[in-house]
Amino acid sequence: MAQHDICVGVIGGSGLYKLEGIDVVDQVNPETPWGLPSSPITIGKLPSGVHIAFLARHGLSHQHTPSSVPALANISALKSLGVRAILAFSAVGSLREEIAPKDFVVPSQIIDRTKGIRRASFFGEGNEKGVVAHAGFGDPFDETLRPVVEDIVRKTLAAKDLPVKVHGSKTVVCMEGPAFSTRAESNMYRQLGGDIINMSVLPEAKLAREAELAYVLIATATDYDAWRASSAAVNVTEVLEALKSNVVASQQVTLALLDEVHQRVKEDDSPVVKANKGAMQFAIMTKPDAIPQKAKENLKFVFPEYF
Ligand SMILES: CSC[C@H]1O[C@H](OP(=O)(O)O)[C@H](O)[C@@H]1O
Ligand SMILES: Nc1ncnc2[nH]cnc12
Repeated sequence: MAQHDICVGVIGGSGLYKLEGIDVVDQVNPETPWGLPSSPITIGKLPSGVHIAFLARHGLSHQHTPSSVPALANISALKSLGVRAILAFSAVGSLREEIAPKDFVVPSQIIDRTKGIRRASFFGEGNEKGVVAHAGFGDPFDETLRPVVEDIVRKTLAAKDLPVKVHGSKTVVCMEGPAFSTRAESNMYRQLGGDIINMSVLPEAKLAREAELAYVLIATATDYDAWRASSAAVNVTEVLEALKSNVVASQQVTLALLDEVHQRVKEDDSPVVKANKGAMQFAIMTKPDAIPQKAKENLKFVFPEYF
């Protein structure tokens, strides 16, 4: 299989450790300059013959906390397989009455509450210390693919008569876990403009942007977090029960997305690929001759065009 045959990578979140209804054709575990990915990467074949790559964000036994997910390894490993677009799945709390547990949300904005705690760049730390780059992140999700994904999710659920709503253009708060929010924090996030909350969209989305990959989050609301005075605050049992009762909807949505997104990114001159390729070309500030050899070698893994 030529590498460019695998165009779409899926990152499974809580409760999504493998993809159903897909033939497993291979399993790979690429060593990256930032270590191994969270789980071996499964190469799957869809009924249409399209190949995709899947990895479990928290590991196959859910052993990585949201803060210790090896996100640099995950994103760079997916890119090394030829992936051009990442569909990332996540269980989220709802900060709004109208977003009910089991609803799907395809957010358009992020509020970062993990800043300074998790490594969020391929540049400036580790062996890459002293190499400076500033990626554009005003629109943190891929603006070409995001509406397409929202539309596919909406149509799939309607066609299968699944009684679940879809919400687009929402803001996800990414909080530092592992404990859930206090009621006061939950209310503060509502006042800040947050609509949903998770612990995982960052640094994934920032690293995907640096790696010039299209990235879209498909969130399943599992609870009302802690802001509703009359309800108990969220706990893990509630999250898992909501995910379990949404399994059929999630599987249908995933299968529908994979084929269609593959078609949108398989050609070099597709709008999604063109919008991402070259995005970092002018973002790297450090003079090439000031970059140490080791940093160049590492960065070459994810940016073969620039180093
Ligand atoms: C299991 S509740 C908290 C946990 O669930 C979400 O994980 P993911 O985004 O990988 O589905 C949330 O971000 C937290 O990590
Ligand atoms: N309420 C919540 N807060 C943070 N992450 C979550 N994942 C699912 N529900 C969540």
